[in-house]
Amino acid sequence: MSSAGLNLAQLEAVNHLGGPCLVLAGAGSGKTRVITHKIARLIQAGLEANRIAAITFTNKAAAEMRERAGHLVGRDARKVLICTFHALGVRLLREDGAALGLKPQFSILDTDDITSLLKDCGSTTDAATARQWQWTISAWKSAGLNGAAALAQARDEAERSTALIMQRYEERLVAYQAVDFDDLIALPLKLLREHDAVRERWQQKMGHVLVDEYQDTNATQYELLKLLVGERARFTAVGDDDQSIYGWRGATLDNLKRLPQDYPQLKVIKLEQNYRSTSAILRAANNVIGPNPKLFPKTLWSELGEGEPVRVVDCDNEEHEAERAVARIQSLRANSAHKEWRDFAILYRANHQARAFEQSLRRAQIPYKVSGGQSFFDKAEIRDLCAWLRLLVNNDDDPAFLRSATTPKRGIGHTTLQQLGGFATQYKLSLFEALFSHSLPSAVSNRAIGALHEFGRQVNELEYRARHTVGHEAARAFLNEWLKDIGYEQHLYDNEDNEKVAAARWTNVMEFCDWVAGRCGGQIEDAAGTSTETERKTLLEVVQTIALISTLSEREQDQNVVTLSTLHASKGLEWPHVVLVGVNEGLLPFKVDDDELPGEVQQQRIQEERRLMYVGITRAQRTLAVSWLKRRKKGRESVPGAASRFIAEMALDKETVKEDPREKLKALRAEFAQRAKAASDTQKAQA
Ligand SMILES: Nc1ncnc2c1ncn2[C@@H]1O[C@H](COP(=O)(O)OP(=O)(O)OP(=O)(O)O)[C@@H](O)[C@H]1O
Ligand SMILES: [Mg+2]
Repeated sequence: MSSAGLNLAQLEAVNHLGGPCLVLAGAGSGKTRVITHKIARLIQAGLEANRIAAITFTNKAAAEMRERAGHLVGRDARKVLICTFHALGVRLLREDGAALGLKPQFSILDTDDITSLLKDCGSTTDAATARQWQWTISAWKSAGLNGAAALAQARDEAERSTALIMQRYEERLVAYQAVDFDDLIALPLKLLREHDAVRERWQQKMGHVLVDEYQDTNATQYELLKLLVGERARFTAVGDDDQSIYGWRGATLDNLKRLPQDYPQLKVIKLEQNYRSTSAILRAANNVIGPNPKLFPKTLWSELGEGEPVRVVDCDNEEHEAERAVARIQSLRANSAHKEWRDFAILYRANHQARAFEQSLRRAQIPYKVSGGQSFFDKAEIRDLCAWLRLLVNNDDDPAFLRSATTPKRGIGHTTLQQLGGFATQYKLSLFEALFSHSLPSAVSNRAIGALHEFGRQVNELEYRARHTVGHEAARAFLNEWLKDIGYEQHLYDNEDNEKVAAARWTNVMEFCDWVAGRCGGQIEDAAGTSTETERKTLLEVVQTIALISTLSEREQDQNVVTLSTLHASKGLEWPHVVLVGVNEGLLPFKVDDDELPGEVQQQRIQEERRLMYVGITRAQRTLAVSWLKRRKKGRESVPGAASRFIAEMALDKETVKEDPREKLKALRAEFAQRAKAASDTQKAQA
């Protein structure tokens, strides 16, 4: 390994091998790089690769680190245990869970499994209630409480009854030999606490433990780490208190404060040079994080030059914002050194915000992926409809055939499809072609043949009509009729015991149909009532492009594509060009001015939102645009929107931010100053 590409402070951290080390530094200062280089250094110093563990925050981060470590040390990197806290928990339990009565092949429940199990334990059919319990139980578990302990400290009837449900839930898990996500930390902790031999063996094995994104660990993870490293305390933690954004999941900055107390020999190293962003971007970040209380003071600087000012963009509504973001990406791609789609990211506060951007990107035929949440086009109901549409365009699309022939159910069963499939393979036909053959195997019952023929007839008819449907109104009517024909709404309600969920799915379906129909052109009226004539296309033509894109983006996963991501999921990553969207009061910061909450809680929330904004800004390497909505959707309504206070703060010094016309920014600053004054007046009055 060479020491190339590390500054002195980084080298110091990498070379501190004998005892505990904490690297505390701002965004983009090379903390993650310290971890990968330290893995290499440890191996070079003679530590066996399989005695090194590096803990990351997400599986994706783990994969990336494995790759980087691979470049530095070659094949040995594969033996290093690089994983998330949860995956480490799985490892501990698979190897030593027997001490807790757990079989090595225990199963891990996902969120849906847990909801239905809790419904059972609490004798309810309401998924929302069950999810509420799940949330509470999870919070208790992260705080280190089991059902009995939660019961003992319950403050009211509601907590008592949830604690009782939790106890029942725990019994079931034991009976099923299953664990939930929180158990993957809590049980290994119990294991190491209560079983001396197991603990000693693991402490012996762990030559060095490295932890990235340390600021987001919670109390149980802290304990687990402590037991794992033991007295020798050979570990390296890296983190940034300004990027702690998982307070709502129990992460606590106390872990940062406890470290020097629990380990007096702790070596603390600060990094101040940022290698990621231009000075303009860094200043914007520093301005935003400025008002937060400081755990450890630090100043970030960069040698990458001033760069472009941060661009503030005001938008009429969500669609307008999406159009502008896409236009910006296209023009930057044409005019900057960064020509790859992967150089761009659009970041937002909440998953549901992705939708407008997905639609605009599709329209512009730009490949993208949605990380940290489900893509609108990946939702089951939208995939169902796309399967139908794909089949209209291409009758030989067998996967589309299988999905649409059985969704909704229409008397075509698994056996029938298997027989049809066997026949089709034998004669080299597509399923759709096979369906009309006169020599179908005799094993296929007459009733099944009837159902198959009816399905084929329907597809043919739909295809014929789609070919002749032109303009958005006709297309919309066609789509409505089609959904009715196949009984899709009923299908949603039949397959979902929670009506609200079914209704939400149906809303998605309607939105999808509006979108498809809108592509067919004609007289289109915008929100302001102005109508324009756009080019008319047949529904089939439109569906052809949509079908193409949906298969395209499936193949392009994780490749050269624009990233759409929540701010939470963007942690640790970087892109040359970032557009931060929906930077509105009420979105970012998310509803913090809840008068029913005590002032102190509101303060904490706004501080966490501020850190989230800081994380977002510091993802950008070369350019950053921040957009906000003058009107935004709230439920079904459109309400006036206000720019986030963070925009005004970012613009504290004039060079950092650019907006046209400049007047708007002045007004924004004045408004912000007024709001800040009003807030401090109220505080004084309360005091
Ligand atoms: N000494 C260095 N010389 C050159 N480039 C560096 C150096 N240290 C880090 N970098 C580069 O700077 C960028 C940011 O580094 P890294 O991702 O490790 O920062 P970080 O502190 O982990 O950031 P975050 O807080 O966002 O997780 C990366 O592209 C990395 O390769
Ligand atoms: Mg990092």
